[in-house]
Formats: sequence, C-alpha cells, structure tokens
Amino acid sequence: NKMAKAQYTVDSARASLVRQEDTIIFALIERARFPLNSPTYNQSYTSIPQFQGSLLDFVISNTEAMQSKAGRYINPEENPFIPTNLPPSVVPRYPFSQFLHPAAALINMNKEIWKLYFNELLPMFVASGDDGNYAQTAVTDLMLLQAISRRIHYGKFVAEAKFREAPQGYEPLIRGRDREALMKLLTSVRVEEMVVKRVEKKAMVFGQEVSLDHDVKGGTYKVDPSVVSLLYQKWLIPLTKTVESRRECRKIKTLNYNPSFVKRID
Ligand SMILES: C=C(O[C@@H]1C=C(C(=O)O)C=C[C@H]1O)C(=O)O
Repeated sequence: NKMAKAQYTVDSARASLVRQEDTIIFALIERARFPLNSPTYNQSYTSIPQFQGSLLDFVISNTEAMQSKAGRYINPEENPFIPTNLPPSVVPRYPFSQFLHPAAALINMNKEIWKLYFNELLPMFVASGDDGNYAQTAVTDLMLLQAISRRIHYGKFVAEAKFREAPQGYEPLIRGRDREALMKLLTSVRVEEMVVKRVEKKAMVFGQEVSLDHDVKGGTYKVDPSVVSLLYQKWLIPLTKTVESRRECRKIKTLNYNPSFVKRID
C-alpha cells in the first residue's frame, strides 16, 4: 500500500503555517513592486478573442488549467480559484494521505478571498498608479492569491488535527451545533499573538535593503511590516478560523452516519 501515512498533527500544521508566512510575505513584496495597475482588473481594457473577463481572469484561468494538468490540485492542500471546467491531471497520481474526510474538499472560500483581495487587501499595500506592467501584475497577484488561499484553507488540516487530538472535547460541541463554543475551543490567543508579532518581524527582515556598502539599516521596507501584521490580524487569521469551524461543524454528518469514524481514525 503506497498510501502516504497521515502526517498532520497540530504541531506540524502550525509549523506549516509558520513556513507559509515566508511565502506570503515574499509574495506581498513582489506584488508591492507594482502600483495598482487597475487595467489588469478591468474587463473593458482587454478584449481577448474567445475570452470573457479581465487580464487577471485570463492569467488565472489559463495558469490553473495548466497547473491542474500538471497535478497541482491532486494535493488536498490546494484549492483552485476557478474550479469549473478545470482539465484533469495528466500525470501519475501521487497517493496523498486521506487525512481529511472527503466532505472537507467541499469547503472552498476562494470566492470570498477573491473579493476580499480586491476590496480590502490590495488597497492596503500597493501604491496607486499605472506603469503598464499588467501581465507581471497579474502573475504576482496570482502567486499571492494562491499563497493566501493555501494558508486559509489549511484551517481544514488544523481543525482535523485538533479534533483527532481531543475528540472528547469537540464531539459534544459538534453534536450540539454549538458554533460559539467550537470557535472558542479552536482558538489559541497565545499562538495568534505570536503569529501577528512574528510576521511583522519577518516583514522587517525580508523586506530590508541589503547592501555590501553599509550595515543593514531599518526604516524603509519593501512592504510595510505593520500592514503585514494587520493583514494577518484582520483577515488571514479570522478566515483560517472560519475554515476551521466550518470543518468541525460539517463533521456532524460523519459523526451521525458513521459512528465508527472516530475510532477508525486512530
Ligand atoms: C491555526 C491555529 O488555530 C487558530 C488560528 C490561528 C491562525 O490562523 O494563525 C492561530 C491560533 C488559533 O487561534 C492554531 O491553533 O495554530
């Protein structure tokens, strides 16, 4: 049996979220190189033959189609932004562990993340203006959107690991559909505070100007460290927790229809 062993624990899931901070901060730095470049998002700017949508829509749907063929979405950590009509993978299927219940695959918050990205996030960290680099802008948007989406949906794994480590704590709340108590049990204020502080520090380290002529000097950063911590505090952490609580709430089905599930998961 080539099935990879379930490798997620609360600790390993946390370690992955810490690692993903690097990806998100570098993606923010890359996107912040360009001004807003609003034509990238304006459907009337592009008139691409046989395509309806903005340049970003065009880049995302074509990139996701190619990445899907290359097997990206076989990994349950990945969630496409435009899931309709995605071509199937054409590569041999790696047996990723079935750590999540299949119902978890139905949680896809990318529509919300997409809206949030344009309405709230972009204005927080890009300068206004237009330098014509629309394709480059779309590519950096996609990298950032994918990194943010992966982080938020990682809440599925966090929730599953938390449940498996303390089923006796979660089960009655899931059965009682007590969302509020579930959210409380899922929350670790201490961890959240560390995340918010650490990403600010990382943004200072990763976003400083490095030169051989002088010691590293603080003060100017490629993306504002306080914006990075605000972004985490206001959006990324709350949305990760929304995914976590949705995952727990939907477990009611598993608990009710398959009572052996809790035992089976060792
Ligand atoms: C991810 C976790 O769950 C919650 C969400 C957190 C986050 O999004 O960073 C941090 C702490 C918890 O409130 C965790 O406990 O590590």
